[in-house]
Amino acid sequence: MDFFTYKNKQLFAEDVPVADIARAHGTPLYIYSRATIERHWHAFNNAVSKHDHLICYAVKANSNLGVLSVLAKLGSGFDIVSKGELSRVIEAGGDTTKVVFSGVGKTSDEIRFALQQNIMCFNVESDAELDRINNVAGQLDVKAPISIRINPDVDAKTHPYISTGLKANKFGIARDDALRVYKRASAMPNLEVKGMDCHIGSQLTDITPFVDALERLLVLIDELAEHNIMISHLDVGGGLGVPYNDETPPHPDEYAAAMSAKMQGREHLKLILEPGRAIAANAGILVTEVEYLKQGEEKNFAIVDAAMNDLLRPALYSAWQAIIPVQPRLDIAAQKYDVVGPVCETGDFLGKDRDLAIAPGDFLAVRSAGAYGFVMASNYNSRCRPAEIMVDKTQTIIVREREKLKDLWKGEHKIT
Ligand SMILES: Cc1ncc(COP(=O)(O)O)c(C=O)c1O
Ligand SMILES: N[C@@H](CCCC[NH3+])C(=O)O
Repeated sequence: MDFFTYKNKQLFAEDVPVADIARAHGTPLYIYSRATIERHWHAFNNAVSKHDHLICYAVKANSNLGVLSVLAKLGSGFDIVSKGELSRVIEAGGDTTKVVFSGVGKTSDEIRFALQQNIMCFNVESDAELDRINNVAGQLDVKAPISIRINPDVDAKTHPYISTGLKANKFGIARDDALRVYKRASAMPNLEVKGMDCHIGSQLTDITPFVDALERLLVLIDELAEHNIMISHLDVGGGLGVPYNDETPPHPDEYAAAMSAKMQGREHLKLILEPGRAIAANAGILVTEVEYLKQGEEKNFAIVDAAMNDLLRPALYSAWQAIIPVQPRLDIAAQKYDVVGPVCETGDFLGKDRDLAIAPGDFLAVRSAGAYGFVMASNYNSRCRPAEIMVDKTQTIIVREREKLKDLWKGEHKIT
């Protein structure tokens, strides 16, 4: 079931016409559907329900307090990569004892803060980080719960910028080095070895790389056991893809079934999942207004009021996201347009060669914009970042106000 559908010839977000929201709050505008976020979270939670498990939503995908609070109410855990993300989880009412802390560059200050907040586990990515966590935990006279992020060296077959599980990537510890690192960690006085972790990349549409990675991790877990290093949880990361266009990623049930099949006889291991995109992407749209139509020599351009600073994915990864009319027209013939923003960059486009029947003043919706959308927005070209709205059935809630001009220079100082 889709909560962004056409009813009476216009696009709705749950039970509210998107055009009404756009008129009330202006554009560009992010709109999220609470029911979709909840449905996606439950899809993961149900898929692994026969395991002792925890869904740790990857906050980086969409860290708006509205989104985090909806998930916190469901009892979700969270995967964070910074003090800022942890602070958002706390602010949103999330349970810090269900937080895993990923990322290659944790500072001492971030580690201290996370220990004080009693997080569940640090996913450690290097020898040097182990030393640092052990030191900071020693200063606080506590034991830090850790798991080691293994780089399984599998090809996630996704965009090279979002592939993380190859030898050439900066993430995790090589399989061949894992035993040595686990032994070191076990011998450190202020660490408690809890688990094993991996995350091989994002927007994976095939199950094979997940299963390959899991098999490699299970071999390592057995090897650790032979050395009396016992772990209690296995964190398989996130990465499950979503349909942007004609991709057919596995459903969480299919993904979980393939993983469970490999985990037979290992019921003592708690399974942790870190989905981000699969929960948030298709729970959001970016609404934009057509400003001008321009006939170029080779192309037609629909110049809209959203730009690469609002939604970076098309410019950064050549990502394709559907662009659909909010109130489809029958009175105009469709033409092919490059949908571009006002930013002074040739790479500033939201979509290329799209068939659209549009006129200036029309609203368009960029679909699948709930993940890696607003979180990657910037103020480039001194553009205020968009507002964000959560729709809950017939209700629209402003979960982030549109930035105001004075926000653009907040904290800056003139020279007098
Ligand atoms: C460590 C880690 N966990 C989870 C995620 C979430 O990934 P996705 O949004 O593809 O599910 C990411 C981002 O790719 C990540 O780096
Ligand atoms: N920002 C990326 C995903 C990065 C995943 C982070 N580990 C995207 O939009 O697809």
